[in-house]
Amino acid sequence: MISIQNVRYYRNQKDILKNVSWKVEKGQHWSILGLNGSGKTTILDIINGYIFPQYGTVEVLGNVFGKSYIPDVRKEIGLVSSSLQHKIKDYETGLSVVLSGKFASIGLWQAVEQEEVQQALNFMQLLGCEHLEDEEYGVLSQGERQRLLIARALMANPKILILDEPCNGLDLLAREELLEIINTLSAKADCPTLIYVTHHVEEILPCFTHTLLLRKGEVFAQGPSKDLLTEATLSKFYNHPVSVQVEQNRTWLALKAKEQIK
Ligand SMILES: Nc1ncnc2c1ncn2[C@@H]1O[C@H](COP(=O)(O)OP(=O)(O)OP(=O)(O)O)[C@@H](O)[C@H]1O
Repeated sequence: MISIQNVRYYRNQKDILKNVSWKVEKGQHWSILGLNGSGKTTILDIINGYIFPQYGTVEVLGNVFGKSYIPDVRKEIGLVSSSLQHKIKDYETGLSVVLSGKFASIGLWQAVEQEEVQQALNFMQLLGCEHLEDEEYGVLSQGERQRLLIARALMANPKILILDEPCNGLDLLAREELLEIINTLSAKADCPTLIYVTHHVEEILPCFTHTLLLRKGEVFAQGPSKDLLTEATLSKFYNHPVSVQVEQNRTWLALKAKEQIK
């Protein structure tokens, strides 16, 4: 699905990604975990062909970047990010936001078939936001917007769906509801490959079979989530001792208090 080999990307003589190699196979769902400034967004921009690394190779869905027509590759990738969230106009209705995903447009400018409307309503039902059909986007809560944007991304039938910090700005209940929906989506036979980007370990659902730990522009570790989300690995990753609790198949993290650190 995605193969990045020895990628280096720098700006103003500063390395932003250093020797990054990462492979995503069909059937896997990945989380990308990293602190602020670790290079998560830069990797996403590279996968989407918005920026090109100075060194290394990038292949997405069999398309080698540099030898492929990037707009065609992008059609196969759904991206839900805060920058997309800000581009949607306040007056758009929930339904038109979702429908516009069919045409990869901001705003709905084309006539739509009844079949497409039904498809949009089905995705809205899957995301638990069918009641927002006639609501204006501008008045919606953050959690409601995220649901619409995920439904919107699914309209294009993407092979890869990138969720870039989708729980940002959500309260505890809204976050858990959205995670539950993502979990349901992941269980569907036709679910795209999911790439879930986050700062928070506890958001890594069991459906994210694999995790990429990114630190200061480098791959700290990658592999099956259950092998990486351990006290030993995460303490090294954060460069601070942490304690780990596993509840409902999710990992919850706390920094160890000074007196607990030997
Ligand atoms: N165009 C650019 N020019 C200079 N520095 C940049 C540029 N783009 C990114 N950076 C720097 O590269 C580093 C990685 O940025 P990136 O946005 O990929 O991190 P991130 O992991 O997504 O961070 P966050 O979690 O805060 O969103 C940061 O230190 C950032 O300031």
